[in-house]
Amino acid sequence: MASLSGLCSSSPSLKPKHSLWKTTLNPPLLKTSLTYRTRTLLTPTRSIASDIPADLSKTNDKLPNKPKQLGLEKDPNSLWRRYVDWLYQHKELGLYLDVSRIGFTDEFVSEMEPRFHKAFKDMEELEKGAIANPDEGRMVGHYWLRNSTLAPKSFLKTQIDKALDAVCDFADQVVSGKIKTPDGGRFTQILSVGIGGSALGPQFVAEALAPDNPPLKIRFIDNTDPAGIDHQIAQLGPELASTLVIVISKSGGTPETRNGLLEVQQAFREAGLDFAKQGVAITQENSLLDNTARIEGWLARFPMFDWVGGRTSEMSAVGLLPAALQGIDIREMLAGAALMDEANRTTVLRNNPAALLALCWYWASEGVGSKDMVVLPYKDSLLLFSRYLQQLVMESLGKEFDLDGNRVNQGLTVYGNKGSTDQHAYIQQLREGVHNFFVTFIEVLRDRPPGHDWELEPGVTCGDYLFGMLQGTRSALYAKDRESITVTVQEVTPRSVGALIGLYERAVGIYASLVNINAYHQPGVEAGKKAAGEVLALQKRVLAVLNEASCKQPVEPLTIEEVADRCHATEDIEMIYKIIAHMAANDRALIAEGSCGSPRSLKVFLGECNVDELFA
Ligand SMILES: O=P(O)(O)OC[C@H]1O[C@H](O)[C@H](O)[C@@H](O)[C@@H]1O
Repeated sequence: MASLSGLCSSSPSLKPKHSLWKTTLNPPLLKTSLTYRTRTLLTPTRSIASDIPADLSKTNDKLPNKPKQLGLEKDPNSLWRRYVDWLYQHKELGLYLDVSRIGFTDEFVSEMEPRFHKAFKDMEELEKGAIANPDEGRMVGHYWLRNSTLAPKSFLKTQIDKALDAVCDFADQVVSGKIKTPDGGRFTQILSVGIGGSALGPQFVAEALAPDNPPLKIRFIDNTDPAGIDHQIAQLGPELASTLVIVISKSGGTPETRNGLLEVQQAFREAGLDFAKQGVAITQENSLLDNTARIEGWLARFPMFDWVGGRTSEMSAVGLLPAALQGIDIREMLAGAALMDEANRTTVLRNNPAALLALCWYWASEGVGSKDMVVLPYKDSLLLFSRYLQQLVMESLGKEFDLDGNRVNQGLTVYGNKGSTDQHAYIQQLREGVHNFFVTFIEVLRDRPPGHDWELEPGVTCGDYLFGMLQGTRSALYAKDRESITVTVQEVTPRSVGALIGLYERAVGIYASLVNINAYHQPGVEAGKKAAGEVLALQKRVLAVLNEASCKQPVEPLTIEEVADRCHATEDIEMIYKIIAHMAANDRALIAEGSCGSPRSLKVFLGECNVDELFA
């Protein structure tokens, strides 16, 4: 494996290096002419009127009418022509996109042209620094991360370049041993503490690209589950002393991440370790986390920018630092994304892979999310791609209102794990059950590194089975009019992973324009955070009421009704019961009478009286 310095060579250019694949790329099967002929291969008709929820009716007239789909083209010769006509190839990346098994018609494509024209314009303005996130008054700049010359201001370019160099330099020093653990050894582990976009990208990339023996092995705390946190710390054991803890939070205030940090710091105290000497923060400048890390003198701090959303932050320090510490070539990741970005700047729909994806999504889900997107990578290392896409797609597209204030309840549901494994779980329903999905296959042509392959039986390798399962499933689904897209890469490398990330980031952005929504905010998540805060506030009141009753002589066990009454929250009685049941299950409230199964029978008190609390 190249030394890390090679991975983060100081050359600022992201100019793609000569690709080894150029000579071996394009096996005959995939060599195709790129000429397209427009002809109507299909005569499907498909009505969307019946599928659209009533409250969409007022915006319905803005959606192009799609012909009712009578059944997809099944003639092999016609299908082959469609396959060849619509096959997209990115030569440099060795990436292909097959949209032939999505039944859109030429008429539909023509009808959509004006929307795509607007979408391409929107994307051009976005990259020039427009306020593409109007609800939060922010620019949207994740594309600048892999080509800082695009940044609309020189100071932004400087910020991006400096952050990237800092990531490379720090990772180089840690991996080479120049930056040592407090006891003078090498760091061997990474414990990443973060959630949502501050975890899903790093988790996807680690699963996809981490070498078998990385310089530092990564594990994640991505939730506020105490047992899950204990498990990760227990697995570290004595290696906690050589663990770099990277705390990632753009806002710097996400409760789950803050709790993870406090729990880890407690573990460090119990182990007699100085957390600050092993702590790294990745957050916005002057956030609570940034100020904490600065004041406590943590080992390092890296910036997140307000114009990079959590779900599109993999190409920022959020994703690049963990990846570099694992020995992953982050320059190649950036190069792959940059090449894909460049390809997606064409306004010729058929030559724009992200636009082709958006076209398929719109056709398949009727522009209203009427069908789910099942993501099926036929490669173990891409297992977490669907989880990553769940946030990228659903947090971007799942919106109540469009940009004109119409209630649209938009979205596109994503699920899936990997093939062929999932064939033994739910493909039965996909083929014969409710037809509420379309599939995206992710095909990886290289089965295993050269020189490692062998035949399980004459002429057949293990990888042939995987290939056959993918193709067989695609055919079997299509035979039942189940549509699918296939994205093909040569192998799973930093460059192809970077390209996949860039492809879907752009497809989401283009699709959002097609359906006229803001893809870059997440108001719904704030509502959940607020509600969680209200539960905790109620819990504090319940504890205070129970404490007062428990400090009496004799102790006064209370019923749920009495607790609700004394909290002046009788309308929250069910939540109060749940809070008490949770406390009882954790030995923090004692049941004097009754049982949790009969809420009205319950009488509870606290095991001990906290006199200080009485007068708090
Ligand atoms: O990185 P943070 O500020 O901690 O946010 C972590 C996550 O929080 C929320 O769930 C947002 O909706 C996500 O977009 C974000 O990735």
